[in-house]
Amino acid sequence: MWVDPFSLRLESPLGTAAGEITERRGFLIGLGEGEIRGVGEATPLPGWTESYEACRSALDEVTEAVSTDPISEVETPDPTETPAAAHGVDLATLDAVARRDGRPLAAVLRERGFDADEPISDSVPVNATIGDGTVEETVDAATAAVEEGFDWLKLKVGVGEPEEDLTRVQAVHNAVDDGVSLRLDANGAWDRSTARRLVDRLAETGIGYLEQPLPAEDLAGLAELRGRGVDIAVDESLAATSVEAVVEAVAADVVVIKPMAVGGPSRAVELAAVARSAGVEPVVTTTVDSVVARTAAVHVAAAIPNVTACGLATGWLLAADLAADPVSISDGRASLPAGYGLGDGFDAVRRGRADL
Ligand SMILES: O=C(O)CCC(=O)c1ccccc1C(=O)O
Ligand SMILES: [Mg+2]
Repeated sequence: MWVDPFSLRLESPLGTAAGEITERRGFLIGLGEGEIRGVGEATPLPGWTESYEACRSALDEVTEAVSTDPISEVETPDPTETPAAAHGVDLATLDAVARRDGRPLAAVLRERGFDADEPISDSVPVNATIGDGTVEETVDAATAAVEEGFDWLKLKVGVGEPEEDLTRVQAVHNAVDDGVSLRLDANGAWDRSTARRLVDRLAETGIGYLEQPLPAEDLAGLAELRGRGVDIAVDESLAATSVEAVVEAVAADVVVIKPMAVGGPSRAVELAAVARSAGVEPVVTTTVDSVVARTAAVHVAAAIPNVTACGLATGWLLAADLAADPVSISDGRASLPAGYGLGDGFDAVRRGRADL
């Protein structure tokens, strides 16, 4: 197994209530020999995953342990301690095995929790991701996204004053037509009383869902916000607690599953199945990753039958990437790439530094 560090700058910072994301640093991971090779990506994002250093140490340990049979012998790092490292190894293994068996990654993942007989769709619906900004910037970004064919928009909120957010949301609502749904993501910024007040105002406007209005640990507060006319989604709460705890606390209508944050594509699909069987709708998103992990997240979404719009249209946020993007985004949908494993188009990154 080889591990190669990379660093990619964002085209412009993504403003969130948890801070600005300006750069993504991570590791490409490769394993296999000859024709059977797989590639994975570990791109930690503190707040959702372990630190960069903890990720590197976890991957170093795996590299030291790997001996002769790289595909079956690789042990995945602990998905709760070092989810990004676990994601990288899980993905590289899945890609190699799926390619060996001549199957797309989505088909392999489907078996981790859903009915394998239902056909896998060749594309999944996606939302546009719009960072914090002024009212005018937000409306411009929203109308541009709608022109590109998106009918789900996710706006970051909770950075500025709540009243300003309401103005931004109302302005976007007025600027787009009725077929466009808005999602809002506060990244845990509000306290209970602010969130309660905003939910009541947002219920009048009508929005698709409000993501992480309260701090990650406040499952009781989230449960109280439900049923007031706005669906509640949790994201950070999954890393802070668990899907089971969220279900138990009836804290969410929707769970936002980030494969990078939950320890890999396999676990992401398993958790999606747990959520759906409890009546909580799973949504899959990236953590603003390179093309390798973004494509994996598209396969994860496609493994979930009739998945709702996912946060997978994040490639445009990066100023550069590790390979050409095999996923096309049009009419608000992300296409599944052709080929086996992650798909065609990754041959150069799969070869990497072939040091096995
Ligand atoms: O969901 C999306 O539209 C894209 C992903 C996204 O918003 C995100 C990206 C990186 C880190 C955190 C988040 C988030 O959902 O809070
Ligand atoms: Mg979020």
